[in-house]
Amino acid sequence: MRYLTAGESHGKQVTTIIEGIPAQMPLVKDTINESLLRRQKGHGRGKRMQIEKDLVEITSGIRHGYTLGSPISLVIHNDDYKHWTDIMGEEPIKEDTKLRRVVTKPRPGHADLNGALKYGHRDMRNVLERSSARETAARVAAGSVAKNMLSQLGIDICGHVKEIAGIQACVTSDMKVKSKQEISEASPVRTLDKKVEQQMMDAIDQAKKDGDSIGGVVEVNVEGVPAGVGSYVHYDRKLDSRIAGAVVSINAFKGVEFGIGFDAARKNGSEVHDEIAWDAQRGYYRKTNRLGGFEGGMTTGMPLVIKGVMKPIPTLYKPLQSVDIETKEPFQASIERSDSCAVPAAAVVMEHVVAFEIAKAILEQFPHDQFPKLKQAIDEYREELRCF
Ligand SMILES: Cc1cc2nc3c(=O)[nH]c(=O)nc-3n(C[C@H](O)[C@H](O)[C@H](O)COP(=O)(O)O)c2cc1C
Ligand SMILES: C=C(O[C@@H]1CC(C(=O)O)=C[C@@H](OP(=O)(O)O)[C@H]1O)C(=O)O
Repeated sequence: MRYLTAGESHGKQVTTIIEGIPAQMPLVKDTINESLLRRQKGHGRGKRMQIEKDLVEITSGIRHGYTLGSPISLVIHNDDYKHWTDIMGEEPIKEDTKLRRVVTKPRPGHADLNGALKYGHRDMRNVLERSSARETAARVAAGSVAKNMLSQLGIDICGHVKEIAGIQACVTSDMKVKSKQEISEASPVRTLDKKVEQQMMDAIDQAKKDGDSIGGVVEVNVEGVPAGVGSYVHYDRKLDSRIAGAVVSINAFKGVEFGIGFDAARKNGSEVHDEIAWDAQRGYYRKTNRLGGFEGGMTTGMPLVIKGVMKPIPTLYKPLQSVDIETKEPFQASIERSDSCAVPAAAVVMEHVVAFEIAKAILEQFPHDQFPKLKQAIDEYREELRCF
């Protein structure tokens, strides 16, 4: 199972093609749209999210609400494209337009300068269009298909905000409560304490007022993955390492932790490792879950607890100093628009990229072309584990 994405931020659309999803799996468009709309929410987003209403168009691989086993292609149209047709069109553009809109001022923290140096682009729009996190809409669409598969296999996954600008979330995990506030709306399954949520929103507003940006920490929890998914036998089959790669591949993510994560460095082994227990109902289980559900590159059967850290958004209204690649002069340009904080949206993105990695590992372990057979194989495996 794999996927690719294509598309520029202000181009016509972003697209994803997913290959390897078994046939006969129920899948409806609304499931994907729900994921896409969640990704658009959250306090701190800029004007672009008011322009876009991300809805998926399924262009292959699904018929009458079921997967066909053929590649699934999903398209999300960029509503903003209508404002960029002269700049983003495939036809050569008039010289005067070109001169007016060429981007020569790289932003520290974004891909602009390194991308220009690597690909030889003197117009850094050719870099920023693809390096933009607009691409995460396509990744969420792909992840939503994976999430849909996992949910039908009894595996639930949910991302939520842990921390914004140093303010820690106290998360209540009442599955029924749905907050009306703007950060937890992106993570409806886990609800933030209202007071803390307000503090986070105030911090975002303050950063915006100061022309600055802020980052944070998000967490993804996965429940229902049986023990032994992934493998210890080769570096590239270790599930925790694959998840780490996928998380850090999200725009602006700089680190990942499993369970207590970096705190493990400051504790004794007896305070870190999870003791093994057994009962007839559950089979083997752990009394604690400090390692976040992974040992030896494999799942332990405990909930997976994965954190990702997002740096502050690099495009600043109060910009940092940089150098114009044409004049070589230093500049401090003002910008047109940007998010000041995208941590809530990033929690949704992380949830979906993690879902894809887990679904992929499950399909490698239980390779079935027909979804009902996959479901049966997982049920049998769970029973095997219980009786082990
Ligand atoms: C959901 C989301 C929204 C983002 N919005 C912006 C934005 O409005 N402006 C910006 O400069 N960067 C934004 N970023 C971050 C940049 O895309 C990212 O910093 C850039 O691609 C450079 O990659 P790196 O930070 O991973 O090195 C966003 C990231 C995410 C996940
Ligand atoms: C478009 C999305 O995020 C964009 C990610 C982004 C960046 O530089 O990463 C810059 C902004 O785009 P624009 O320059 O058009 O305002 C964000 O809005 C999205 O999340 O769908």
